[in-house]
Amino acid sequence: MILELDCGNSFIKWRVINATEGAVVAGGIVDSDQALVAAVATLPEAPRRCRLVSVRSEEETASLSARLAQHFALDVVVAQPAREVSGVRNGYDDYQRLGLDRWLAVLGGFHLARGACLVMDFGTAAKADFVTADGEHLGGFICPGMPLMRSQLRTHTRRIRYDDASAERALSSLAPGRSTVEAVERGCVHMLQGFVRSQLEHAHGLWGENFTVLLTGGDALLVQQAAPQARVVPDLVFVGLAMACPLD
Ligand SMILES: Nc1ncnc2c1ncn2[C@@H]1O[C@H](COP(=O)(O)OP(=O)(O)OP(=O)(O)O)[C@@H](O)[C@H]1O
Ligand SMILES: CC(C)(CO)[C@@H](O)C(=O)NCCC(=O)O
Ligand SMILES: [K+]
Repeated sequence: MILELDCGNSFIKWRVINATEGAVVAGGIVDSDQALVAAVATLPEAPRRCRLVSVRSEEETASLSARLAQHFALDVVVAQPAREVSGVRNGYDDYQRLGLDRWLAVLGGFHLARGACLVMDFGTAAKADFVTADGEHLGGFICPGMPLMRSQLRTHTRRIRYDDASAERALSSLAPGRSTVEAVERGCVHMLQGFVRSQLEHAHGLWGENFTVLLTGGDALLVQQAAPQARVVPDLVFVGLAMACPLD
């Protein structure tokens, strides 16, 4: 059994795969290192190895690795920046500065698309990355995702206040809002969908019709209607993680 972790800015996505077939046997989302340890401790069979990607600080990542090694005697492999992996060339001027979650989504995206692709990830931040048919990463864009947009509005205004349950209900439609919660939640979704459409336009300009669109991240489904041709791949970062950190 292999434990795989995607340590984002807000959540840790985890899953356990069978070392031989790669079948997913367990998984979840947690909001702290402790919650992760608790979740892994309840598994019927302890994983032997672990690979992870983190966009957190070196210290936070090292402390999580140490905790896992201590509790479960796991060998932890941490994804590292690279200039090139599996025929994909990192497009940043300084390849070490490209967020590793983006890099792995790019690797996974190119592997699945087998050609030019636009990879978009909707988490705490929203990201778009472009890869040509011959594996050249052209770079990409970063902007606030749904959680950051809504919290900026809530934090910097006096009269925008609502709870999570009403936020969820507000997203049953994208019509003009008739309450604060609807106006804000739907407004932010329109921002993200506008982002998606402009990335699609950019990709059309580069490649005409010859490209694949991949969507991932916790909020991918909120933008799906803006990219009806897109393939939604919730575990895209894990696809890239296996490529960047092969175990034996
Ligand atoms: N089961 C879930 N648990 C937590 N968040 C979820 C879940 N399903 C959807 N979401 C949404 O996903 C978003 C977080 O996405 P994700 O987990 O991809 O972010 P992250 O990895 O922390 O951020 P980033 O990738 O930008 O570092 C939140 O807006 C949240 O509402
Ligand atoms: C943009 C985020 C925060 C998204 O998780 C992450 O990919 C990151 O920390 N990137 C480093 C900056 C960059 O990619 O240019
Ligand atoms: K992420």
